[in-house]
Amino acid sequence: MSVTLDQPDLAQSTDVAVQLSGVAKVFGHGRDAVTALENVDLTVAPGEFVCLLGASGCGKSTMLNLVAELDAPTTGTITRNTTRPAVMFQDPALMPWLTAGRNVELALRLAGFPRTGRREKAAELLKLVRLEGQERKRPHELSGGMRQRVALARSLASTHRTGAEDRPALLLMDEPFAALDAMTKDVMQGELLRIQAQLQSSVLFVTHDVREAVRLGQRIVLLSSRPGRVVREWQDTPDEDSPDLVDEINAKLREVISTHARKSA
Ligand SMILES: Nc1ncnc2c1ncn2[C@@H]1O[C@H](COP(=O)(O)OP(=O)(O)OP(=O)(O)O)[C@@H](O)[C@H]1O
Repeated sequence: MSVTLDQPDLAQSTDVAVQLSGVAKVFGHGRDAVTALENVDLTVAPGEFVCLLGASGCGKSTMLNLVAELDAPTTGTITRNTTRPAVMFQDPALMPWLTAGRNVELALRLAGFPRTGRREKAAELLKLVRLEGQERKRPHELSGGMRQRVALARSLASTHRTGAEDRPALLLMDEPFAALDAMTKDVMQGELLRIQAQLQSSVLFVTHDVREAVRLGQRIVLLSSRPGRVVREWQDTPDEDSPDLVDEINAKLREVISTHARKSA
C-alpha cells in the first residue's frame, strides 16, 4: 500500500489539490471480500468543484473517506495538497449542548485557530452562511436548513490554515443536502456556490441527484458499481440548468445500473 498525503513540495502542487492514482479499496477477505473501488484515477484542481455521481453502493462514500484519511486504500496512491479537509454529511451532527457559535468555535479550536479572535471568527463564518445573530441558538432551536448552515460554517472553520500556509481548502461533502426539503435544498445549493466562488475551495461532492450534480459541479464524475470505477466524466458543465445534460447523464447512469444488475443476476 502506498499512501502519500500532505506533500506541499509536489512538482504539480500548484495545479493539483487532490490526486488519486490507481486507487483500490477492498473490504474483508477471501470469499467475503467486497471490492468497493478499483483502479480509480481522479484529480481535483485547486478551486474546482467536482461531483461524484453513482448508484447506491458504488463506493462514493468510501472514496471520500479515503481522501479524508478516515480509511486507507488497499492499493494506489492518494496525494493531497490542501489544508486538512473538512467533511460534511447529510446529518449536521452538531453538538446539541453547544450553541451555533460554540459549535463553530470548537472546530476552529481543533483546527489550531488561536483562542484570541476565535469568537469573532466563528461569528464571521456564521455571517458567511447567513446566520448572523443566531450565534447563541442551540441546534434544537434552529430549522433543518439552518442546522446545515451551521454544519457548513463548521466545515469551513475546520479548513482553517495556520501561519503562512498557502494551500487551498478542501471540502468533502457526502450528500449534505439529501435530507432537506426541495426548497431548502435549492437555497443551500445556491449558498454553497456563492461561498465556494468567494473562498475558492476545492470541493468533492457526493450525490445521487443528477440535477444537483449538474447545478453544482464544474466536473461530474460517474462511478460504476462494485467495483466502483470511473466510467465517464463531464468537464466544464454549464452554470445554468441544462435539461439536455441532465437527460444525457441520467441515461448513462441508467445504463451503468442495468449493466451492474445484469452482472449480479
Ligand atoms: N466498512 C465496510 N465493510 C465492508 N463493506 C463495506 C464497508 N464500507 C463500505 N462497504 C461496501 O463497499 C461498497 C461501497 O460502499 P459506499 O458506502 O462507499 O457506497 P456509496 O456509493 O457511498 O453508497 P450510498 O450511495 O448508498 O451511500 C458497498 O458494497 C458497501 O457495502
